[in-house]
Amino acid sequence: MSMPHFQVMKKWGAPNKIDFLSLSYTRHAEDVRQAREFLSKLGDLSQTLIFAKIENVEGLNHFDEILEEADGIILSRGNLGIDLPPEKVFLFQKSALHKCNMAGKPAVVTRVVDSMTDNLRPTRAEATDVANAVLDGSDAILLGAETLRGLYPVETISTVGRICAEAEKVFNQDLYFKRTVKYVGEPMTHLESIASSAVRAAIKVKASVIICFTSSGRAARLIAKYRPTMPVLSVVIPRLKTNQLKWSFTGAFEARQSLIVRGLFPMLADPRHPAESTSTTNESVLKVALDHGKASGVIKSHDRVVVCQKVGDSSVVKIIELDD
Ligand SMILES: Nc1ncnc2c1ncn2[C@@H]1O[C@H](COP(=O)(O)OP(=O)(O)O)[C@@H](O)[C@H]1O
Ligand SMILES: C=C(OP(=O)(O)O)C(=O)O
Repeated sequence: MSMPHFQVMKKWGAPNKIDFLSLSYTRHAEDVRQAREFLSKLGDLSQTLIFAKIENVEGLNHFDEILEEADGIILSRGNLGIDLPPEKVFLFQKSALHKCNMAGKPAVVTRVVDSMTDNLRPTRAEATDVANAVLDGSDAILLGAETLRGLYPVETISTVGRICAEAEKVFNQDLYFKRTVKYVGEPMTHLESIASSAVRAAIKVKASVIICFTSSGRAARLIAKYRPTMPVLSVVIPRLKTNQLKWSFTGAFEARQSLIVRGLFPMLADPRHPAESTSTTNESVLKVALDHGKASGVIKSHDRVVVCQKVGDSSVVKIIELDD
């Protein structure tokens, strides 16, 4: 990191509590380690997630080690397309997205509808490409020129959003779930087993939503890793923390950062609820989450809902049927 980078991050990044750092031209894992060390010196930015941008063959060659170190990956297809022969790009995308999915780390794909910079409609190839990015497992799409200087930024977002939603409807969840369970192997960690069971239960009972209690965001991310067909409401429970000078609550970073994970919809719980998972606290937080789900239209009367939470020391998955 050069001095100007450090100054910008210190002056602008730290007070703005940036959620994500996109690390351009990541070539190997050491780049990510250096960036993390740099952020750790900037107060709140120790929580900033680092997304390694893979934009050349060197980054591609070290993909596995970079993925291990980074919090997420951006597949910078425009620049990669310069370094790679065109016939190699699709396979790189499929393989990289599969690896991100199995690691449970978000993957972002760039350069999808270039032609919408000047046109109201994407080409057929672009429209198909967006759908394929979703079917290949991407978590998010990053627009560039279309929204930076394009003539139709709003239409671009809604068109890409509609294509993504259609592709999500036909995503082969069943096959994906089986592959992921097989990849994780046995014995699973308790949490992985709880997360996969919650997704399986939600599909079997045709739940409209999965509600997951979490503080760090980890439990909700693990559920999303199994790509449930219904939305996951991630209820982030704030914890009180201190740096010896002042007290503050955790949660805001964790809630915002989960927005980049496919299928996760965060909600920050009232910090006045005690962070310990007693049954009274769980009940009152659950009521707020259900009301929130109803208000946003994802939960309707008589729906089934799967809830993932800790009661005392035990993690439980419960299925509830709503009366109204
Ligand atoms: N504050 C909380 N209240 C109730 N349940 C919780 C809370 N935080 C986490 N859980 C649940 O506890 C289990 C273990 O989660 P864990 O991964 O340890 O927490 P986190 O997601 O905060 O890292 C999961 O089932 C999760 O839904
Ligand atoms: C460089 C970028 O991506 P691409 O290489 O896909 O153009 C970008 O979006 O910043």
